[in-house]
Amino acid sequence: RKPRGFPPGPDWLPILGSARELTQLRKETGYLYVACDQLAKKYGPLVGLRVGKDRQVIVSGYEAIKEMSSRDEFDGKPRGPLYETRTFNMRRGLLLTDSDFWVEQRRFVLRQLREFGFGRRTMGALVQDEAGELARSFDVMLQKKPEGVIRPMHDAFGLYVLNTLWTMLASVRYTPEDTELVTLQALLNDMFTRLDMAGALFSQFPLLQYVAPDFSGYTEFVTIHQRLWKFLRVEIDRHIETYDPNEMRDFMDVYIKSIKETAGDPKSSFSELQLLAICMDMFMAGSETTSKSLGFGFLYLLRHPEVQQRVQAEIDAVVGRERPLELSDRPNLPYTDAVALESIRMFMGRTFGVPHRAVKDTYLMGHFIPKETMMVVNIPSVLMDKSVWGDPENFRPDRFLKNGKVVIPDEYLPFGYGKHRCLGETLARSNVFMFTAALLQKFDFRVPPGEAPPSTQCVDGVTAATVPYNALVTYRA
Ligand code: HEM
Repeated sequence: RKPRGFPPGPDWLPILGSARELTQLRKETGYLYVACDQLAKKYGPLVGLRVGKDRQVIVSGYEAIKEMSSRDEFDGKPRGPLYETRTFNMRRGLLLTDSDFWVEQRRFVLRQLREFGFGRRTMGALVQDEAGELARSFDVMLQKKPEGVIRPMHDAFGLYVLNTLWTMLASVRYTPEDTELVTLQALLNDMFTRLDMAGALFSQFPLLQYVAPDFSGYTEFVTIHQRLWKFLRVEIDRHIETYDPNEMRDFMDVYIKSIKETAGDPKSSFSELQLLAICMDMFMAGSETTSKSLGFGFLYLLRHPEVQQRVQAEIDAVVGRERPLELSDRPNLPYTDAVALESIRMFMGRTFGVPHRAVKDTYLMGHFIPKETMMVVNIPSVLMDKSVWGDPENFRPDRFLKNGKVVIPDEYLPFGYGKHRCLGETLARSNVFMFTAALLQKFDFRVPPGEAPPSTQCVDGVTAATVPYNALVTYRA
């Protein structure tokens, strides 16, 4: 039964809840975010749903998202198989944890990434190195074929983006020859297209884990995660074996130090499993999102050669073509920075935030929200809001420029809002900027002859992806 005062929404049927109407709308519109947008137009900024066992509220629009994200009553993260199977059937990591456990762990990770991880070699140097490595890999291809190379662009960035994070976490750099890593990234990307942020069949209808594990996606979900745990565990074990208390090499060492210091304290939130879960969260939240933003960005750069030329003209005037770009050039390259912001908007304009959970009975915008309700954060409703952006569907970096300076509107919320706000924002923005700038400084990207411009229709999933597309890469004219 719908609780009294619960936000309006589609009818709740026995067992299925509102799943049928939502699935139908999703089929008709092609995307969960468009289906949710239509529900929001019909019912308002809060739409109440029941999907299987989950009671959900879709939160849309700037005001509703800002209020929900800034109130402690909504600081919880969802419970259930989808969110816990990935971390050994426990609530571990940062993305999907809450309460004092999350507060302590988040604080620790943030401090270490700032003071230790970012500090030892500055973040700027890390990001520059990896953007340079990617540019070099293009160079190697072009030296063999100077007239131009056609290469898939949607997945060009994953490895190099992950390296910026992994160097800080574990002093590790991967190369395209690390086949297990490349396979894992591909498997995860693939799995992400078959799930969505608001849940999976096997978490909404938990019985399916037992009666239809393959059909409900449960088997695949568990198998891929077990493979990822094994992969990450090797690095953690290597750190434990070579640990030297007098030499902190990276985040993993500092974390292991904390495990040792708090050993014996039954209340300690530090453990090897939690370190593994943090690495997994970083692996997923840290590289996927940034590389997909770049994937969207380059898709639009192919569709808009004039934007590409403007970025190149700006870089030529400020940095030139020879000196390697540095992160410290960013304030002098406002148009390029605006292209990075717009790339992230195009990605998160099709992707939901990480869901929250009401930790007690409460009210939001006049509606009753019972404890344990999952709050689905409809970020596209803000980033694609016509009343905010005018022409949100268009790739128009100028929207972030005023009198030649970057101005970011309050409604720019791709990293969420409040205490759970993304802790990788600085790194993510730096990466999207540096990778875009470093490639455009040296190369032109065009639609390959005979191919249509890449489609702006995306692939739905936990996070949105572009459809696979190629670019003709040449040295700059
Ligand atoms: C363009 C890239 C990125 C986007 C759009 C993005 C977006 C988000 C969003 C929307 C949230 C949820 C906030 C909420 O629950 O209200 C989040 C959380 C998080 N992100 Fe990111 N993110 C990006 C890159 C990164 C990177 C590079 C890292 C790694 C350093 C990272 C680590 C995290 C973590 C650990 C959380 C959980 C924070 C918490 O609940 O305390 N993200 N991100």
